Amino acid sequence: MMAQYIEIKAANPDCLLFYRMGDFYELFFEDAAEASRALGIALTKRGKHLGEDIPMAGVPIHAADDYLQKLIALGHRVAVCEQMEDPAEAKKRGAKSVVKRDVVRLVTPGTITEEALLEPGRANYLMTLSRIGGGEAPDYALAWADLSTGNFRTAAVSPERIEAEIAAIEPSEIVVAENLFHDETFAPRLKRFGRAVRPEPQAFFDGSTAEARICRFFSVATLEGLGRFSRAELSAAAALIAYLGKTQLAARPMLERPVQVSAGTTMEIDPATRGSLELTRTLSGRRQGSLLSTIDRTVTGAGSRLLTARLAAPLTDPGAIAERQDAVAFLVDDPDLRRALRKALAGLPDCERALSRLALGRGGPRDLGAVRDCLDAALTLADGLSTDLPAELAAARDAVQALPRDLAEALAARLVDAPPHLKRDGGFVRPGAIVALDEARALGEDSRRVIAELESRYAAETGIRGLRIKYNNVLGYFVETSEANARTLKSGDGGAIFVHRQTMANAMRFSTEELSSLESRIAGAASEALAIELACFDELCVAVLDSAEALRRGAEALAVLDVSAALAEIAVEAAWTRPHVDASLAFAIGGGRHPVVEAALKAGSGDPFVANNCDLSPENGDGKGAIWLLTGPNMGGKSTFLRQNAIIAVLAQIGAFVPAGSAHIGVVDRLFSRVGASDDLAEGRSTFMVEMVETAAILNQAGERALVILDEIGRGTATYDGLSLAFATVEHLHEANCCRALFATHFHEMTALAKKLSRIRNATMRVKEYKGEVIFLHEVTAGVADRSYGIQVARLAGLPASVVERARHVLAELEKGGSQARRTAFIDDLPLFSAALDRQAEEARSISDKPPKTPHLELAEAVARLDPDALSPKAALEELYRLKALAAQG
Ligand SMILES: Nc1ncnc2c1ncn2[C@@H]1O[C@H](COP(=O)(O)OP(=O)(O)OP(=O)(O)O)[C@@H](O)[C@H]1O
Repeated sequence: MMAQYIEIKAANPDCLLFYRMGDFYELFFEDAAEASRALGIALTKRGKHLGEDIPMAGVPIHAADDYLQKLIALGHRVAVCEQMEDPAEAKKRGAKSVVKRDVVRLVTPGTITEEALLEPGRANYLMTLSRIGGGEAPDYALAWADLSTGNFRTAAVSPERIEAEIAAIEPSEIVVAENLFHDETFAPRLKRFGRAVRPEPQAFFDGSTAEARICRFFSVATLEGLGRFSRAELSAAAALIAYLGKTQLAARPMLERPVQVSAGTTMEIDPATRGSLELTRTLSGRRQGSLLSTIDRTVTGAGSRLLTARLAAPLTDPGAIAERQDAVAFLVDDPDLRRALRKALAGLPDCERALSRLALGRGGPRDLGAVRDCLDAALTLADGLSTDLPAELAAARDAVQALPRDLAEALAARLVDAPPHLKRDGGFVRPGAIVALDEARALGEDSRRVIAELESRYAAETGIRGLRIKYNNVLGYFVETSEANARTLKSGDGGAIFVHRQTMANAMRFSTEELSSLESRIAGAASEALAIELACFDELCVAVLDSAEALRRGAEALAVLDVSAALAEIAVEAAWTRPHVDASLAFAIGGGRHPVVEAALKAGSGDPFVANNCDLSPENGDGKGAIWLLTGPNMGGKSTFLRQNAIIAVLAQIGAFVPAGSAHIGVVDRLFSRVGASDDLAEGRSTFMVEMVETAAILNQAGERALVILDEIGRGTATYDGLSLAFATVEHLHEANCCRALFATHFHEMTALAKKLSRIRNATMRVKEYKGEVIFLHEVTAGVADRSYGIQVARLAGLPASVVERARHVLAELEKGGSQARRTAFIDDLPLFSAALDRQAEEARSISDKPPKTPHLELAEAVARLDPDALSPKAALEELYRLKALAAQG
């Protein structure tokens, strides 16, 4: 057996080998140690190899899915090796012969289909990346498929957008050709995807055989009807099919024919932007707290997956966007229909995934039940949908109405209400559905009644009241009596009827001819019933798979209905409005809100979210979009404002309503957001380096249709370097990119740009000062902030009072201004920290000793401190009020 194990393991060196032995999958050697560490299961030993103990660990069959899930989540791949014959067969070949075994499937992150291994609301994509043509300008393409639903897509991708496209799709596994994997210049670009990337033989990607392989898989003569695929796309699609062949072996996954995703139809969002806007995951990688999790009101797994996909790829065609908006608007206006839809869809099983499992031969009765329940619900729904619907809903209704009603009837007639997970034990065919099955079941039932009668008869005939008929796996049915009574059974006629089988401590067991024939009748009836059920299962599977195309379309239509109703639901619940999206360069948001911050405030402090306007539209309707320079205190709400406008653009272009009072958006083709600092230690890049790399990407790529959000560019370096970079960046955005942009900064010097550049406007976050405290109003108004209130915010954050006091002192000195040399001299002059503390304490004491200053003196000092040239009109007015207040004290 070990020889067999070693041979199979050698053929699958990069997988943990689940080696089937009876009711367990066993792992040996290194695999056992690895699994024991990863799963926390006991490490034992079995036999010896080359004189050493063989480490072993095992997982029971019935719990294998859970263990697989953990291993896959940890990035392992598992080869499942099954027994290919009954052990009894092997025994016939000789006592020492080994049961035939073979690997039936490789379980990898991108190819799982089991319910227990999948997240309901998340698509599970397997992706291939191909490169065709060497030299200066090779072509790249991606193909990706969700084996659990059958979705299959391809896209040509420009070299600089590879990471962005991969990140948008979030595949669980990315297969690339070995040479690309080991390519020194290319490989570092895949590093960020970590263990998800896997090299496979070059032959998988062979361009010359690609088309033929795809045609063979889909049993078509040519791909012409499917689209004009590039050679790179064909290579990627063929490689995906080859990899499925390698991992699924004999099973044939149900993939839809590849659909080409063309460039330019969706808003381009690079990975950094996706991350900083926390569209589907927070910066820490969790789903909870992301935009998706906050707005997702879908009630089915397929609906949630569709919403995720839409959020990952907002549209750029105003017509297509309007079509989706029409569907949402219709359901906003018809609350009864919305509620009815959501109620009908809620709790429906995942039909797409059940279908895929059935196609792979891994389905069970419960999957048939899932198809039945979806069919029932869908058909009832379709009948209730009026004829007068907007296009998207009408298309969904038509797809649902085209579902096979006869299949629905067949499934309803045959299956029990709650079918079991496995077909192995039967019990899933409805009584009354098949006459032969009813008869077999009746025979089984009847025989059990006959046994009960026989027991009474034997007891009466022999006069042994304690006589019992029992059953076990070894003897089958037998008669049991106490040892004392056994003598009666053996005597007289009894001797001929009751044949002794076994002597126990206090009992003796006998068989009879009548009992044996009854037993074989029962066993026969049970196996006949099971055979009938299994045949019925196969028949229903065939019927389901014959209608697979219609079923898949129906399931997709249900997902569309779910998403439309969900977006209508959140629109009503959170008071969102329908944005006007067109081909202009407008960006006018009235009373916009950040949905996630708003929800968090509501759930937490209960404070209301302050809505804000944002208008980046060209001044006279045609020219280019504007840039807002946003200044304001720390914690004033700048980042929130920046993000909320980007999020509103995304929501508008997925066809949703938006969290605003009004919105007019000229389609955004590229969205860039650089908000918040992060470093990429794994890539060896500092925070500042990451910031500059991302800014470079924006300045090199943004066109006039782009929307750019930049937060505090240049803060990660020396003040003057940072300020200069920020200056030059804004100028470039204004002059070269000509895009709509929001730029938040603490460099107040930059606000002077508004005088110089025509499309720059200054905006600021309002704050109020009250008794030395700063109060954030979170309100955006035109104008310039006078200060950053950094020290006040630091005090609120709990910095030690001595540090805050010291900072105040340094700030006051620095603000006196002067040349760089003077400032440096001042810093040199500053007393050491402890000395400063002593001095402050000293001053405090001497102040308390001294008579208080007269108000006149204070007033004179305050006036002397004023620097009229450095004051904005607003600040000057505030100073005036302060002086008046001082004077009033006198
Ligand atoms: N419009 C708003 N209405 C109500 N609360 C808000 C609003 N905007 C922001 N806040 C609150 O203020 C907090 C700070 O906001 P934000 O992070 O946007 O400030 P910031 O100006 O970017 O700060 P910093 O300059 O320190 O990065 C948020 O977490 C939120 O609780």
